[in-house]
Amino acid sequence: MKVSNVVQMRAMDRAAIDRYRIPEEILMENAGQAAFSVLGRMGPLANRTFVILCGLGNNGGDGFVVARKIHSAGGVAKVRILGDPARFSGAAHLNLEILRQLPMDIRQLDNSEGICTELAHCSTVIDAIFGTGLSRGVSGLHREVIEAVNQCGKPVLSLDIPSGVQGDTGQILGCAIRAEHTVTFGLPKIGNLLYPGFALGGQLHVSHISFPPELYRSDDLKIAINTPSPLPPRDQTGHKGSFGQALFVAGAAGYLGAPCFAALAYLKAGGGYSRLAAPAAITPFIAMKGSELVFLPQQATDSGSIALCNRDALLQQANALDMTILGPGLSLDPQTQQLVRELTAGIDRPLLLDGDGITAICANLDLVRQRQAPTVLTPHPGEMSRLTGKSVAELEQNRIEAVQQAAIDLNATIVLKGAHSLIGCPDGRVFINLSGNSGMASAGSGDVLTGTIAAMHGLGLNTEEAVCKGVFLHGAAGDLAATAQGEDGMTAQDILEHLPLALKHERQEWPAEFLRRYAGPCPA
Ligand SMILES: NC(=O)C1=CN([C@@H]2O[C@H](COP(=O)(O)OP(=O)(O)OC[C@H]3O[C@@H](n4cnc5c(N)ncnc54)[C@H](O)[C@@H]3O)[C@@H](O)[C@H]2O)[C@@H](O)CC1
Ligand SMILES: [K+]
Repeated sequence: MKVSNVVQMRAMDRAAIDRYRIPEEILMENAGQAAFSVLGRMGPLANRTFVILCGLGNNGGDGFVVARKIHSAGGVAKVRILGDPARFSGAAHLNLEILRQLPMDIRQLDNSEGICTELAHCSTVIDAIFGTGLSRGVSGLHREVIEAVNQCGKPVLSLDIPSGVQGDTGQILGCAIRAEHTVTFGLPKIGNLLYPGFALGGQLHVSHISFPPELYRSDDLKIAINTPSPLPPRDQTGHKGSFGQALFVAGAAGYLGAPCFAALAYLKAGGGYSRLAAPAAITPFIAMKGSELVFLPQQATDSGSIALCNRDALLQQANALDMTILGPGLSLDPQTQQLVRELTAGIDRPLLLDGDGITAICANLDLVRQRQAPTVLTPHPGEMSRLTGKSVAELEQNRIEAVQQAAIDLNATIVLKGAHSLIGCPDGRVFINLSGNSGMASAGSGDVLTGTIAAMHGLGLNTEEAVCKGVFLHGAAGDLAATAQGEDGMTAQDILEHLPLALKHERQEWPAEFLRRYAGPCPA
């Protein structure tokens, strides 16, 4: 499903009105109706009291429609307006005028006194304070009301987006509503899907409010939920080479886990032949855990990392295989870092750079820009900061924009890891991944990701599809591990062990609860 930013949503609203001649009143009616149908699923309506909190924009107007429908269904609607109602215009004004013809309790809130009592005596709160028009930090009366709602303990239905969440980033501007359900209109907004906004919205529903699908087909809509292509069927007569051959250049003295997890994940995710080039001194130890791997013992630097003198042999190997993974646990030894740069320039096959490999190429990003074959980068926020020259805090303010610009700039597919990892493509598309959980935020998890992505490539997906599929299945393996044993104490080993089951579900069927979650918003 495509995902919209605020400007695009406004343009689609405008196009629906101007090009398709759907009056604004109908769009608002559809929005209110969609929200009302979700409200009906939250509990009974007749003889129940609902507090509808309305801001001064069209989000408030949607709230008026919901209030009218509650009244019509036999419920009691208490409409509380945050600001001077004389400032409403257009469809919102019209809907307020309609409400005024009804025996309904409509009041302007001058202060937050009394709202706590009203909230305590209602059955559900409708949050129609701010939608996509939120333009500054929430303060004053708005803040007091939002805090009162969050403390009242009543179920909240947010219209479009929890008030206080910024539609383009998911960031909280001052403070924000915590909802049990959110009904978003047109398309989901970025802020509905990125943390912390995602977590505040509860169950997300979407209504297209009768927008024609032609509106969503625009190439300008570059953001989507990550729903990757199906896996190619396994060749029943295949040999190990039929399922891909990857080279992992990884490991250093003291970094035994990273190379092992990365190279083993390749096999656990369905890849055929996993070769690991690691310093000779550590290969016997890795082999104790990963005897299925093929080892290419490397000469070492004084610090125990892979020496530059291995370059030519590595280049020869890499250019004979499907994909090279360069980085897990390589160390920051200057000689090894130089090796990474020279390999990045010399490998003419798909290349995945991770961890210390990313740090190495930050010294000369042109090496990535100039590559002819596809490049994949899998930075965590710290590495992304090094790649882009922006602080982690700056990146957090707008992760989508950061990954989009970096992918275009570096002509690479970039996975910005984190809760709901983002995948940026060189053509500007960005995918928001919904699988995964907080248990995966532990050492070694990223190494497993590299092997999983490479395996998807080995199974026959092109590089970009392999990244989307690998990110999804890595998260899904973590979710299976969490289902089995909880999120606390999950290790990379647990993710690794659940990869085969994740692939099995992917090829056959996912249990319904997983499917629901991975599909994103459900229809309102
Ligand atoms: N045709 C359309 O445009 C449609 C819009 N719809 C609804 O309209 C919403 C967008 O409407 P608007 O653009 O009017 O915007 P909003 O209703 O989100 O809010 C805008 C109002 O809030 C004020 N405001 C913004 N930040 C504030 C802050 N921090 N403190 C105090 N006041 C603040 C603005 O000055 C303005 O008065 C959507 O989220 C959706 O709910 C739906 O009715 C469907 C159709
Ligand atoms: K809202």
